[in-house]
Amino acid sequence: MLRYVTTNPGKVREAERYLPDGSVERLDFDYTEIQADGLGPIAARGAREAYRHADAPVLVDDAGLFVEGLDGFPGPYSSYVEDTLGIERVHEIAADLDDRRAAFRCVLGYCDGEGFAASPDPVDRGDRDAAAAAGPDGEGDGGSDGTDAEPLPVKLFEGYVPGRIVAPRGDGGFGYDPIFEHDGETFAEMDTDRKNAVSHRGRALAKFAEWYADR
Ligand SMILES: O=c1[nH]c(=O)c2ncn([C@@H]3O[C@H](COP(=O)(O)OP(=O)(O)OP(=O)(O)O)[C@@H](O)[C@H]3O)c2[nH]1
Repeated sequence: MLRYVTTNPGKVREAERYLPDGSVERLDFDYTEIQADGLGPIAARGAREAYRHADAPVLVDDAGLFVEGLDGFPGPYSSYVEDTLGIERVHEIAADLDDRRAAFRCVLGYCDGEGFAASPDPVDRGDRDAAAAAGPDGEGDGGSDGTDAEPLPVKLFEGYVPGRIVAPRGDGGFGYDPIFEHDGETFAEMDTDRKNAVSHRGRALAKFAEWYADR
């Protein structure tokens, strides 16, 4: 059984559509989110911590909203900004920008305590290099956390979706969904199937599900 590690049930509702019935359950574990410029190192470190906690295969999901006109802010700090400013304020700030383009990114980190055929020689690169280890398509072994006596390999999968920040519309989804518009609709206006088909998480999950089935 795969553990999808998150405190956010909305993420698991999306993930269940990609994985075989009964193959995944939510692990409500609040892993340490390190401060980092990118999502890869956060997901990699989280996956190692969650694997040690669960002693079972885990998938950690780190996601964020990157606003072009704010140089990618809030990015890895999206959760904190949602809790402090709130999404209405994020929209107000973006409304003053010339460039309201934005993207959602999601990085999934998988760890089962073993190595992977695609990355036979995971070396201790330290977390700063884990994003680079993810490679251009977001896949990689995630580097190490720099503190482990024996670094645990982590496999990373990234998904990305472009859009723009708009005034809140719709009541579906979660988080920033009401202010993120893609192809004329906000994510909160889409049903789960439609959001999954285009979303950052859906794209990362599709890559993961294909690799997981063949590994
Ligand atoms: O509108 C959204 N649609 C999405 O599809 C989505 N995915 C993530 N987020 C938001 O990005 C932040 C980082 O989240 P995050 O990866 O740190 O997760 P989280 O704090 O919600 O739970 P956990 O998985 O860490 O336990 C949080 O503010 C989430 O609400 C989304 N917002």
